[in-house]
Amino acid sequence: MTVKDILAAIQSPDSTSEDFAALPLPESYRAITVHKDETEMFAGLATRDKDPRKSIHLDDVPLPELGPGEALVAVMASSVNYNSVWTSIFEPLSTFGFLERYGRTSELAKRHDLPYHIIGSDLAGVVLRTGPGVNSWKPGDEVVAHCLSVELESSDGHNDTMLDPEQRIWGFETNFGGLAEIALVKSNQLMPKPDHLSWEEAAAPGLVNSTAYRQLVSRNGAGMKQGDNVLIWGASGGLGSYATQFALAGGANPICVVSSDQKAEICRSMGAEAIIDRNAEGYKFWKDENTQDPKEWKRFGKRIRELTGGEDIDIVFEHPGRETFGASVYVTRKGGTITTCASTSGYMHQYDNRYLWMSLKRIIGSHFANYREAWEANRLIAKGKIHPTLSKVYSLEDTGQAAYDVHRNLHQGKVGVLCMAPEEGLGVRDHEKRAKHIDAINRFRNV
Ligand SMILES: C/C=C/C(=O)SCCNC(=O)CCNC(=O)[C@H](O)C(C)(C)COP(=O)(O)OP(=O)(O)OC[C@H]1O[C@@H](n2cnc3c(N)ncnc32)[C@H](O)[C@@H]1OP(=O)(O)O
Ligand SMILES: NC(=O)C1=CN([C@@H]2O[C@H](COP(=O)(O)OP(=O)(O)OC[C@H]3O[C@@H](n4cnc5c(N)ncnc54)[C@H](OP(=O)(O)O)[C@@H]3O)[C@@H](O)[C@H]2O)C=CC1
Repeated sequence: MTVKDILAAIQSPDSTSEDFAALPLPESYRAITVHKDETEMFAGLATRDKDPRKSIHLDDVPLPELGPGEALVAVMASSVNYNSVWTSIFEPLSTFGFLERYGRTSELAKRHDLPYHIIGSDLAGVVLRTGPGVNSWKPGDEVVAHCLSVELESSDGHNDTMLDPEQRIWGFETNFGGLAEIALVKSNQLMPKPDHLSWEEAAAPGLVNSTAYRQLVSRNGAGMKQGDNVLIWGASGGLGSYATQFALAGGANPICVVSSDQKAEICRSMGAEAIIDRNAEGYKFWKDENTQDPKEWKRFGKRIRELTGGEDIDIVFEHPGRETFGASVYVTRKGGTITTCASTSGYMHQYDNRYLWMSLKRIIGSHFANYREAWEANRLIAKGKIHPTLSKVYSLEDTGQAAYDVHRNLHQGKVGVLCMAPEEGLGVRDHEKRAKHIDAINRFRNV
């Protein structure tokens, strides 16, 4: 049995769940990996010069054993997330440390501690097998998977699954990720595939859409409300393209920061009106490596006031980190919120705390999304209220180039990867719903 036979079953309209259950599984499959013996390959290089094309491999790997509560999924498509960029440049840490730590927790978790790491935290595909104790999903189900892996043995995570002490991001802190022909997930990661989308479109939103949902909309994040002025860094990027949609759909007023005309145009076409081109306007928040320039924060704040009719920011959607954080704290209004989920430009932030405490602002840390938030975020995609922001699609062989594009900020929105899917555009089940939203679905394509 080979991956080709699985693909044939997926492509046949007559395949039943019993057919999928009866398909023998292959002994090995193709997967995107990084190698443990290469973690030092970029030692001494600047972050920018670490090239994912050199560290990312396409290997044949053995099929992992299926455990209780788990599912093996035939992956039709996946997408590149920035966490795979971090993995491929071994920053801020090598992810093999995460796999070793996970491997020490149980006999079953030992499977994850391997000399190769199969990466990727998104997928759209078809369930092949489920482990003992899985009743809600069966072979043949068309699914997407969110990337929250939790054990839930501690009460700490019982109210908000992100607070589980054994919380991990699948395909980053666990093995057997989505950039592969077959992936291993916990069955609680599975959600119905939005039926009006192709495989690659369905695989694009997962991680970033769920993260933006918690960070901006959920009460666990900023709890955005109608009329809020929301400053969105990287508004046409992975996270930002969903944050912008949430702001618009929720009656808020996004102030979109981008770095080119083309990106400004995409934001405009989503419906945003207030747009700042940080490149054209030349903000320099840092005078040198250690000193920020409050005059530049003020210039940025004045620009925001021009765009809002004199109002300041209720919520900052932060992720660039060190480079922007001082400005983000400054431009937030009294009582406003800075919500952060990342530090792409550096994690040692500096800001003037007087502007935080004297103006009663709050900084909220946010990370991915709990089970329920991920489900709610996927539901919005399925209902056609929020749309994928897929720009370009690569083959599995070219994943290194795809990760390079994201690392170098050469992309827009999300970059997709075809895994088992032989071409783009397959997997659409509800053509009527698709036709209704086709312009929005294609907004980021080939820009
Ligand atoms: C969904 C997508 C998301 C993204 O894309 S996010 C972006 C990518 N992700 C990242 O860049 C994050 C990568 N991860 C990390 O950099 C590290 O992962 C962390 C900095 C988050 C954590 O560092 P670590 O060293 O892994 O863990 P420790 O919690 O510092 O534990 C080390 C030891 O320190 C002890 N410890 C923890 N807190 C305390 C405390 N408050 N007082 C005293 N000790 C403490 C622990 O127990 C443990 O100890 P023991 O080594 O013996 O097990
Ligand atoms: N904690 C979590 O759960 C999650 C964290 N992340 C993290 O968030 C970060 C962003 O992810 P994602 O949105 O997918 O990445 P993308 O690269 O797709 O988008 C980020 C955008 O941010 C802007 N940007 C980058 N650097 C700077 C800078 N120095 N100053 C201002 N703007 C900047 C760029 O837009 P432009 O050039 O147009 O301004 C870029 O397009 C990554 O570090 C990622 O690891 C992502 C998802 C989940």
